[in-house]
Amino acid sequence: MDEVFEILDRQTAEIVTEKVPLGKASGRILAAPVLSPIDQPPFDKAAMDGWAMRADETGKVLKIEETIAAGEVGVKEIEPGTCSAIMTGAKLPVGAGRIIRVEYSRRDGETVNIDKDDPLKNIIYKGENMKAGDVVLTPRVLRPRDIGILASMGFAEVEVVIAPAIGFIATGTELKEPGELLKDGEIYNSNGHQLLAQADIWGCRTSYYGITPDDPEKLAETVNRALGENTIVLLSGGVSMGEFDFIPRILEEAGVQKLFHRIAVKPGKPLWFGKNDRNFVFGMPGNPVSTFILFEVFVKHLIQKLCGLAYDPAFIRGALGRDIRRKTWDRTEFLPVKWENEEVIPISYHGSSHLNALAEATGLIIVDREVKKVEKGETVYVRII
Ligand SMILES: Nc1nc2c(c(=O)[nH]1)N[C@H]1C(S)=C(S)[C@@H](COP(=O)(O)OP(=O)(O)OC[C@H]3O[C@@H](n4cnc5c(N)ncnc54)[C@H](O)[C@@H]3O)O[C@H]1N2
Ligand code: MOO
Repeated sequence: MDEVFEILDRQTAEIVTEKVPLGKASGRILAAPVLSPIDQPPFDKAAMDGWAMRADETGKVLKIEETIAAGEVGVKEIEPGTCSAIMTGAKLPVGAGRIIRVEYSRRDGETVNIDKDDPLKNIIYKGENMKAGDVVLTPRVLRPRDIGILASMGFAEVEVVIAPAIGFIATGTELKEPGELLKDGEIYNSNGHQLLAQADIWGCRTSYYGITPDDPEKLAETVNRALGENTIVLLSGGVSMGEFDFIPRILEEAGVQKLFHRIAVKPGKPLWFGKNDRNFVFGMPGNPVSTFILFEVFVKHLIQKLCGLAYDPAFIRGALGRDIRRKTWDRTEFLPVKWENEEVIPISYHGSSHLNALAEATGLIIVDREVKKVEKGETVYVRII
């Protein structure tokens, strides 16, 4: 598996960016570090509704000079024995050094009685959260909180990477689209819809080329069209040892140079990967759990690499809740698991056609090659899906 990542990490493509409004930026890949143009907050401001007074004020009855709402600037300087009513978010008036919250006082006309001292100053100082020139965001997949941070700095637009266009071809004479009637021996094309949904990330433009039967001429025609219209082309089916598994030959005839075929990974062993001067092509096995996992692990890795990011999936550590015994151990295996009573429970899973096993999965654990068993109680790392 490490060799597969090494090959993917060697791939590059020109990084193209675009400016998008903040409302379209969530989930997109930030193109470059963002520096704050302003101090945050831009002025010393009130953290509580209350009375702004001098830092050294000791009086218990203070004269109220004015009321300062958020957005307003007070005009009266705070002198000993005086204060101004101030609202949360308002700029601190000149001379003020602390704020007593309103519930610690009683107002009496033009004066206020301070009943209780406030141990906090209740001021957020200029630049306390970030300073102009600070690097606030580094390139990443933008999350809703990052959109808020960009807005707080005053950016209405942001520069994001245009993720590679992805095309998908389903192959297999036995496939029917969902909504159609199945004849004996046929199954639904789940890969097409699943992979397009997976690819609909980071702003990837996706194209669907439908189901191409196991007919070399028709396949070659669709492959050539998809190569012309996308950066990454995904195919499913026809990469194993069967009499109709001619995808590798068709890809090589279309000028796609094989970089590897067959990997020691379960599920997904027959994976084929190659490139030409503008395309990257994954010939994936037909089994739907294989396509799901191969996309999560390898295709996402390549997409982020081509976008200038290191793919960094989230893992959570936990204790295994049940023993795992393996009948074969010649491949690194991804197993679906769920959280139950603070333990990691392997989901009953019958192999790479058992797609619905993923319905209750929180993540995948990785069992390395040569490992024959993992005992209940052992620490495992769950890759969140
Ligand atoms: N003699 C051998 N046979 C097989 C081997 C092997 O090493 N030697 N490898 C097995 C493994 S592992 C896998 S995985 C499969 C992969 O085979 P293919 O890539 O050639 O895929 P197909 O045979 O076309 O399909 C496998 C399976 O998946 C179903 N399928 C295909 N497309 C879709 C789709 N779009 N949506 C849902 N399901 C799909 C297809 O009907 C088959 O049931 O080969 C083993 N055989
Ligand atoms: O390698 Mo295959 O994807 O296990 O069934």
